[in-house]
Amino acid sequence: MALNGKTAVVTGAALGIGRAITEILVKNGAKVALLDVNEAEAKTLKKALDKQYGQENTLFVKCDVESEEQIKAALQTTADTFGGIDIVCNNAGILNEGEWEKTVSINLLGVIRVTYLVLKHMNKLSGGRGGVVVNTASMAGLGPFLTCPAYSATKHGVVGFTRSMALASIVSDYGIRFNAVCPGFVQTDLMDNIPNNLGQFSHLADIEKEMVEKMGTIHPSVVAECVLELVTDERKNGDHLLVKSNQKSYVTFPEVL
Ligand SMILES: NC(=O)c1ccc[n+]([C@@H]2O[C@H](COP(=O)([O-])OP(=O)(O)OC[C@H]3O[C@@H](n4cnc5c(N)ncnc54)[C@H](O)[C@@H]3O)[C@@H](O)[C@H]2O)c1
Ligand SMILES: CCCCC[C@H](O)/C=C/C=C\C=C\C=C\[C@@H](O)[C@@H](O)CCCC(=O)O
Repeated sequence: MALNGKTAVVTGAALGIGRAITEILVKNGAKVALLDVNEAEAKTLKKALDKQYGQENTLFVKCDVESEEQIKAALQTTADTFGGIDIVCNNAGILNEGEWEKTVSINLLGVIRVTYLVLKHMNKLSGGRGGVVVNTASMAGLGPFLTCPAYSATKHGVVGFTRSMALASIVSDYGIRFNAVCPGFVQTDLMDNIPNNLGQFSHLADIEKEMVEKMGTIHPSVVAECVLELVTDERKNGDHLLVKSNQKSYVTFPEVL
């Protein structure tokens, strides 16, 4: 999929991985709607992108993925502004074991909310152009993550949801591909804030540090390059790209049926 003339929606676009995804998509010719709750940072990013690529190529819509109404409005504004939606990057997420229900609501339910609401815009059966959805899961969605059980559960859910939507889309002939990127430790605010967000598992903070030291960290731009691969390679559907310490590999899952 060439990105020129394509429209992308990125949730959690203002900072970290979402910012890197937004930048690489705009750089490669897409028009991008930045959805985030952090208005100040999102506007700062848009200003920088406007200067480099022109203001007509991006749109900021304040949107909390916990709110169905805000998602509906943001998707409609995007479609009205750019003429449709071809790419969705469900990236918004938090890690807070002390507020685990909010973590579930954003990381898992937010991905489901946006996906289900964007179908009417993208689904070929309802006049859409088809396209691709790339969800930001995590390495913690592929195996146990003892310091953050609830967070890990949300990412396992995103993996299962992505794999299921990929198959549902094929059978339903939606014309939409569904993939996920599964990063290890990435240098973002989410990582920086981890010591304050382990809740009842704060006694495991040292184990967390050992995992990071052992596994190493990656720059958000490395994750964005993986997302670009999942967006542009039209052979990818139901694929999960694991990226850690600058190594990347496609995950194979056990056959269960
Ligand atoms: N940093 C890592 O090590 C790492 C690794 C694997 C996966 N991830 C995942 O990557 C995604 C991005 O995380 P990050 O590390 O870039 O974090 P980050 O905190 O740097 O950025 C998260 C962005 O999401 C936005 N956001 C938070 N809640 C929101 C909501 N309810 N609605 C809309 N926007 C919201 C924030 O304002 C922020 O701009 C998350 O889903 C996270 O779980 C992160
Ligand atoms: C310290 C900040 C937390 C960041 C959360 C973010 O999502 C990153 C998670 C990074 C690592 C998770 C590691 C989990 C490791 C084990 O579950 C392992 O079994 C995963 C196996 C995946 C694989 O190598 O195939």
